[in-house]
Amino acid sequence: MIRHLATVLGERHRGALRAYLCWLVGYAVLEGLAMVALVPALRALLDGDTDGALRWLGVLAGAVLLTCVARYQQAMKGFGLALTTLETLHERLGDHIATLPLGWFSSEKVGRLSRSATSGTFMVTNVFAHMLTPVVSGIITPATVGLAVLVLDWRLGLVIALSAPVVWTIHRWSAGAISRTEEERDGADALAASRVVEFARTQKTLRAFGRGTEGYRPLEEAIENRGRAGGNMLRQTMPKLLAGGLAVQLSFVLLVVVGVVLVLNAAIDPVTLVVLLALSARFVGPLTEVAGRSGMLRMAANDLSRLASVLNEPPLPVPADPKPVTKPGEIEFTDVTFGYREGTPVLDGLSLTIPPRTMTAVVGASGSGKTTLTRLVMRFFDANQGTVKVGGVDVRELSTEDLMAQVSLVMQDVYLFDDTLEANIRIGRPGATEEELREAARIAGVDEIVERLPEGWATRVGEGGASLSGGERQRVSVARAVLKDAPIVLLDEATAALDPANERHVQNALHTLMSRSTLLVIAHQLPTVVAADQILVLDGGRVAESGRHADLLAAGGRYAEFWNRRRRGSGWRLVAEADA
Ligand SMILES: Nc1ncnc2c1ncn2[C@@H]1O[C@H](COP(=O)(O)OP(=O)(O)OP(=O)(O)O)[C@@H](O)[C@H]1O
Repeated sequence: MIRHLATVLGERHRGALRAYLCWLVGYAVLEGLAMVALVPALRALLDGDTDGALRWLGVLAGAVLLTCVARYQQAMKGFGLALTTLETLHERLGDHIATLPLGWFSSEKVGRLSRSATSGTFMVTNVFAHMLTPVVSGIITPATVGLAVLVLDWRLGLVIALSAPVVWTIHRWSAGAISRTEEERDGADALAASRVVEFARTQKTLRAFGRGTEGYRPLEEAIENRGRAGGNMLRQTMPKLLAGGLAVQLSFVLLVVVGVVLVLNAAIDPVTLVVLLALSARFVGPLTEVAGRSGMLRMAANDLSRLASVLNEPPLPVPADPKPVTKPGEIEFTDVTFGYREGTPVLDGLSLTIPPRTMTAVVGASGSGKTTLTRLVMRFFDANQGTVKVGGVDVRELSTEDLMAQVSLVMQDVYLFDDTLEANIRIGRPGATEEELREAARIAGVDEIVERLPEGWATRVGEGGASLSGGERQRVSVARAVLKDAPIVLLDEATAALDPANERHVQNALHTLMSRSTLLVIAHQLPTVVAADQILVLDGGRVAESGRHADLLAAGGRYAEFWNRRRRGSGWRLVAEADA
């Protein structure tokens, strides 16, 4: 747990964590010693030795004073670390997540991450502010007292020494059960949360298929499962927690019994027994509290381990000595093999070259790897084998800034931020002038949208751009790319036929982009394919054919076959044999 606390706090705050832990342990030991100082003080008092009693009371007062100082220090340092967690953890998580390969972001991981970032952060602050102190002092203080009893009377000390492993084993047993069942409950919680979001997001589909008013089975199952996991957690952990408390109480009873037997056998005087029992009674309370609090601490430890596992996730490697771009606008794949899962390659020994300032149309059956190709150019993933070069340099040797400066991306499922239209376009190049922004908007046809909106440029587009149509969102995305003016533009054309206005704007923007950038288009529209300098037909993870439209038609291969099929049918989109 301490290792995870160190990970979550980060390198900069390791010293503060060490200082906090030292004060915490110091406080617990001092508290134990202050209790031990009671023994000679009480004995002197009961023996009528006033001088001795006063001397020991002085020692006791000094120990109590030091305990107070240590308690204050550890509490303040604990609050300090809680504040540091609140102030820095989200930032550290955000910075780290931005370096992770996109393959990490499965919906399950994202669901867990959002829970960790909210309730997990809260738990970690609680560990420092409230949880750790009673648990650490509840173990170390009784241990100090136990050692003192062992020194003062080995027989009673032996009872404590023999009880300790039993109490500890029961404690570990209950902690293990809590940890296991809490993991199970957390998984059920995460699934239920993602099902609720899915239920809300799929309302349109559910209603369109008449399922709006019926229950949504996956959500119901997830909620039932969550209830079961919660009940299981209670059933499994409560008896063990109670057993922990009982074991502590039984140890004390055993101590009393052994003490009484020793007095009856005149092996120990009654005054010593009373004093030692008074001392031993002091550790029953803290130990019982440890048993009670260990459940919460275990849950916090699980939260901590989840946060630490995100922060320990290795980032996409960045080059120690990045190389500068040598051929701006060029893309080259050499023998590239890549798959999302081991053993199922999507690209299999693929090679291609896209010269600067040319337009390349990628076509291929659904699932043939067109989008994957663009993801490797952006280095969302690294190839398993072979090299991907952008601007003449292996993407693994380019700095992230240089790579991002080379490439713009216009996707179909464009996400707009819940901000103004202007802010959404400005993301393309935050430092652009007002004129450049307006010009990019004009080329992409966004100015027409602005005229229709109630607050013009200042209109907010809603979460994900919900208040705009699909075509309008794509125009905003094109405007971003025009404004960014990167040497390479990756564009995923709309699958569905665009309405004439949108088609005109997108073609218009393509012409502008073509004159100054390399265009790699996942092409679904006929005019784009015909106008391309190079058409790449993807099949079986490779480039099956490449060339211009007329040449490929004349070659009479796969492209020509698709073309002819298209002329007979209504859609251009290439389809796999099985679908045809
Ligand atoms: N993040 C992912 N995790 C696992 N598999 C994926 C992922 N993204 C894509 N795939 C799989 O990789 C294969 C290629 O997908 P890709 O999206 O590149 O194809 P595509 O040619 O762009 O298809 P489409 O024309 O339908 O968009 C498909 O089988 C797809 O299911």
